[in-house]
Amino acid sequence: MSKTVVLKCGGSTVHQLSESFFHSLQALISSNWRVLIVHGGGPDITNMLKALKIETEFYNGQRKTTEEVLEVAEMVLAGKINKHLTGLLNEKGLKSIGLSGTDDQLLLADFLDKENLGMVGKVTSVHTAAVELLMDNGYIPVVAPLASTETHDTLNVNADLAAAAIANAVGAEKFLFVTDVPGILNKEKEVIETVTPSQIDELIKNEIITGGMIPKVESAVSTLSDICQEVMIVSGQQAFIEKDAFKGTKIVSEKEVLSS
Ligand SMILES: Nc1ncnc2c1ncn2[C@@H]1O[C@H](COP(=O)(O)OP(=O)(O)O)[C@@H](O)[C@H]1O
Ligand SMILES: CC(=O)N[C@@H](CCC(=O)OP(=O)(O)O)C(=O)O
Repeated sequence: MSKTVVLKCGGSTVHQLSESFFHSLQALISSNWRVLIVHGGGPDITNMLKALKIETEFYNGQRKTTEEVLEVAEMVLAGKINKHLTGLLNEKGLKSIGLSGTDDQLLLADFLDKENLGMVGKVTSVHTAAVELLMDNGYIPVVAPLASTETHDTLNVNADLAAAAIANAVGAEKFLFVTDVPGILNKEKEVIETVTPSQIDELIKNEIITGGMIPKVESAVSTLSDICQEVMIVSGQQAFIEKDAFKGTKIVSEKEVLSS
């Protein structure tokens, strides 16, 4: 049976994906991996809100989402970014179908913190039937991070957290965060090759991992399991596979390091 890789493509990099990034994706498909992409789009949402003169702010790393903000977020995520990505993939000969997390209730969620965040979701379950069907038929599902509540409200979901929920639900053997840096950087700004959850805690404590990297590493750690033994942070601006090896920072469990 083929293995599954989930890629989370950050809003910081969706407009700068390089040719070599797509070659790496092609290499995965040629090696019989099933591929699923979840994308972000934070910077594009912020720009559109600014253009429309709608105020936007973050609370604990998540966007405060009023009805008005949600309308723009949905338009940008499920419209602009989702179609940009499927367009690029189709242009490279990679068959893809775009979906919102609300389609077929792929992502079901509850309000995360209605009082402080408004229409922001915490994923409670993932219905994988549609994406399984697509992957089994050779398509790359490309998912926008929106979710439905049981009562059919739409909620905005942080894309790192949406990707982690999907990676867990499809039993992905590999999970890659594609972003605008080549991996987690240390104090000297060099890429750290391998890191464990306890080392990540230290890096956060010492403020070496900050900002948008925090939800990524936290989602990465939450996904590590016996099935998904390796989560990586890689760059969208370069190849993430070179000579059959993945390039970036590997996040592995303490157990994995002890046994290697
Ligand atoms: N230790 C670190 N190593 C690399 N990047 C870091 C680190 N700490 C914080 N960052 C920041 O995290 C950013 C990536 O997160 P973010 O901008 O949210 O990306 P995305 O849109 O891909 O989710 C990097 O551009 C960098 O500024
Ligand atoms: C609730 C929340 O914060 N949602 C995010 C969804 C997009 C996202 O996460 O995009 P990146 O991956 O580019 O950051 C937002 O509105 O920006």
